[in-house]
Amino acid sequence: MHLLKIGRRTGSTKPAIFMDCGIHAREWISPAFCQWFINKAVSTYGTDSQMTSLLDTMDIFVLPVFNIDGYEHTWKIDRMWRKTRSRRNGSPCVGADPNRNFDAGWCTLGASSNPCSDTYCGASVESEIEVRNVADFIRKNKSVIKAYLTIHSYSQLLLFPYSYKYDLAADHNELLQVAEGAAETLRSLYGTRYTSGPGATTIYPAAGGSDDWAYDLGVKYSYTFELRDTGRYGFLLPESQIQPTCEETMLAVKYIAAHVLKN
Ligand SMILES: O=C(CO)C[C@@H](Cc1ccccc1)C(=O)O
Ligand SMILES: [Zn+2]
Repeated sequence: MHLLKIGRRTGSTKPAIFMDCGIHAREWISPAFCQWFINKAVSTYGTDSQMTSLLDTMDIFVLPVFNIDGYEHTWKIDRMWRKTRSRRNGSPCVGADPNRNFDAGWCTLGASSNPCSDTYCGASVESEIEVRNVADFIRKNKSVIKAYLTIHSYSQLLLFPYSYKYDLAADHNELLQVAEGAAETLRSLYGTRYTSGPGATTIYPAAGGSDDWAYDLGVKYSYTFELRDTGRYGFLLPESQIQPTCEETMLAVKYIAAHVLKN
């Protein structure tokens, strides 16, 4: 698993944030953000006071491209591919939706058991090797991982649990308050408007999502970002919007990190 840890030496017990990008292959602005984030973090450590204190007090695990095989497929074959590229003998279609393959209400609402569906939940929980590896890593490090951020596009949403059920999360009020604060600081840069809320009612009900799974594991600050835009370009966001999208999203990530550190 191509995971990068930004922060001090190995074995540190500092509180950590786990951030992944590119779980869905066609959402190209997502890996762009993670790669931009890594460069920004390592290049402004020591000069930007916020970033310096953030990295002095927390570790950040970044997985720039969760679904590598799917991402490559969108570059070479099918720009609109979403799923993994796993093959199962006997199955007529390829891949499963990694964001339906986590052990969180698996394969119930908003997921399909049809291997040819774009929301196919997979043959079993964590059947996709990419999902199994991320879940194993977070389980192994759950004592230090205080926040889980998973980056998608598009729609300009800041989602949090639950998506697999309509019940509010135990920490709903705090998660909403932090999301709204993050969205407000994001908007302060270029005026980009985000909507915050639980996945089930803010976008649609969907079981097997990574954020719900992390939350139920005990990672309290678990958020799904849906980056720009709201549909004009969709997954084909123009290159000119990569930089501003990354800059505004950084503000939201820093806001959440600061809250995590205080709590
Ligand atoms: O890909 C999406 C577009 O990025 C929306 C996400 C919405 C979602 C977010 C969290 C948990 C379950 C679903 C999805 O369908 O998996
Ligand atoms: Zn997505």
